[in-house]
Amino acid sequence: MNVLKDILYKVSLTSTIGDMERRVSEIVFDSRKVSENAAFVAVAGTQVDGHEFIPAALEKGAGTIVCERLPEQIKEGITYVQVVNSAKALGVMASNFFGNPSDKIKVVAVTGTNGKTTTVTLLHQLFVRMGYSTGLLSTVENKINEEVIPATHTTPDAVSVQALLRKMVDAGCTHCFMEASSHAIVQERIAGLKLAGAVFTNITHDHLDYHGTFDEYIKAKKKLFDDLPKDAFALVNADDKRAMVMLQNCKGTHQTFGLKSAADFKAKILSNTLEGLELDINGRLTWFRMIGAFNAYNLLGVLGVSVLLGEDEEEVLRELSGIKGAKGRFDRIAIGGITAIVDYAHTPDALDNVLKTINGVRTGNEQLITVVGCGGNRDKTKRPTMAKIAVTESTKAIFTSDNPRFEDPMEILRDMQAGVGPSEIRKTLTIEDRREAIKTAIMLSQRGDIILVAGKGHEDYQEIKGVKHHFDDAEVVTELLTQLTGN
Ligand SMILES: CC(=O)N[C@H]1[C@@H](OP(=O)(O)OP(=O)(O)OC[C@H]2O[C@@H](n3ccc(=O)[nH]c3=O)[C@H](O)[C@@H]2O)O[C@H](CO)[C@@H](O)[C@@H]1O[C@H](C)C(=O)N[C@@H](C)C(=O)N[C@H](CCC(=O)O)C(=O)O
Ligand SMILES: Nc1ncnc2c1ncn2[C@@H]1O[C@H](COP(=O)(O)OP(=O)(O)OP(=O)(O)O)[C@@H](O)[C@H]1O
Ligand SMILES: N[C@H](CCC[C@H](N)C(=O)O)C(=O)O
Ligand SMILES: [Mg+2]
Repeated sequence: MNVLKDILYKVSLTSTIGDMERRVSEIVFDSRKVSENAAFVAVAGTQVDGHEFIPAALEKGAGTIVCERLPEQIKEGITYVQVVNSAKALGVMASNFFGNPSDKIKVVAVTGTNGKTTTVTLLHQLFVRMGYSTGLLSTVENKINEEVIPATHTTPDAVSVQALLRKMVDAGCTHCFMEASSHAIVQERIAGLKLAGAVFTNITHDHLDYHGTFDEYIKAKKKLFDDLPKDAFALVNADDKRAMVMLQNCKGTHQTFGLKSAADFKAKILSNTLEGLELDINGRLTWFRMIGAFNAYNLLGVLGVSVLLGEDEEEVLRELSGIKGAKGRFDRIAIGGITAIVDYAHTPDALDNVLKTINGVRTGNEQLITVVGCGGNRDKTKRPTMAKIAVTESTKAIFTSDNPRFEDPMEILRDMQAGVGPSEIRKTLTIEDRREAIKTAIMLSQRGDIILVAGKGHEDYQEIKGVKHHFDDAEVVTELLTQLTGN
């Protein structure tokens, strides 16, 4: 669909100037990427206001300008469309432009502080195994069946979301499982998307740098459920304090999962070891390769979504029991008698869960050494909390760098150290260089010990001052363990 008036279907307009029948080559929100006859949508951002770049977009050949405030100078031959909310208009326009792909594929969005990637990855693997052509939009990667399309964000921008869904529909996909980050919800990256269902995993401390307060962060997640249509399902984790808040104004079908509270999808943990989980689900005892109680929640979420999409519970459990999960989530590397675990835990709750899971399966006096850092230019308030958790739950904690971005790495490390009391500081080491930190953890270990390398999971870079340097925890751990243990 590329006639402007069709692209504007269902967009809340304030006024228009110029030819509404004109053809639009593409929809762009970055003036630097404008091509001839593009429609440039001016969006106010966190750094700059896209309205400032209207002249630059015209210079590059934009034929249509979509904005919340019309510029003082109106140029002859250009169509101006004034809208109530540009970010929202961008999503709706992109959906129209790509032929409303979400009308033709069942899209399920997963939100929550932790567990989004794990949940959507399990769903994608499960539905592929069950014979469906399936799409995935996640932090680690985007996928159309087994074809990988690299991901730059947890949730892509509004135009990319629709373009990717179009590709999925063209490839015959019937389902798409996607993460909806709180940034994406607030920034309307999923506006215009018709969802078959939405899932809430949990909400704990993160991203206060962006949302300001925890209440605002809750509101961001809640918006996903407030905007759901009547025919969609809303599946929430009943054991999370905020589950009912999510459902409060939700028109969709309310569904719950949980281990403790009464829930539509409920399970009991029978055993939880480093080999996997055994769950009792409605009397069906099922073994899974996922580790930790938190993964019991993720598995229940996956089961709930599948059943709500019409799948047979027994078949789902059978297939799900053979699936491993997402890259960088509790990846175990055992070499020379030492077990290292690479995990993406980068929030206090995730770190606490992973460490408690490891402590729950520790058998004797083996040491647990945790290597952890906190991201630069991200929520500073989680730094002391994460450090405190690492020290409390481990034999020794080594604080190191994790994407310092534009901050001084030593400043970040000082913020972490501030969370550790004088009596515990002797249990810590601070080694800025991540490779050296991992090396030290290995040198301090003996046979039987466990090392947790937290925070980066699947990431294969260390981001310093705008440059991504190759760094892969699993790679470094494997190399150093092999070298230092002589295996
Ligand atoms: C803080 C944040 O979320 N920023 C996102 C936001 O950019 P922004 O609001 O800062 O944009 P801006 O630089 O102020 O520019 C405003 C507008 O002017 C336009 N512009 C700008 C310059 C110019 O020359 N011409 C021009 O037209 C820009 O294209 C933009 O439309 O919109 C951009 C387009 O969608 C995103 O790429 C960008 O993600 C940045 C890179 C980012 O790091 N985001 C992270 C925090 C993020 O989104 N994370 C979540 C996951 C969080 C989680 O794990 O839970 C994610 O979904 O990935
Ligand atoms: N349901 C859960 N509850 C709490 N912690 C979890 C849960 N699932 C996973 N985790 C922990 O959180 C980490 C991140 O998990 P995952 O990547 O699935 O979350 P995410 O919500 O996609 O995170 P992000 O917002 O950064 O993309 C995991 O490595 C694990 O440590
Ligand atoms: N999606 C999260 C990822 C954090 C991962 C961690 N390695 C870091 O860089 O802080 C964010 O952008 O805040
Ligand atoms: Mg994710």
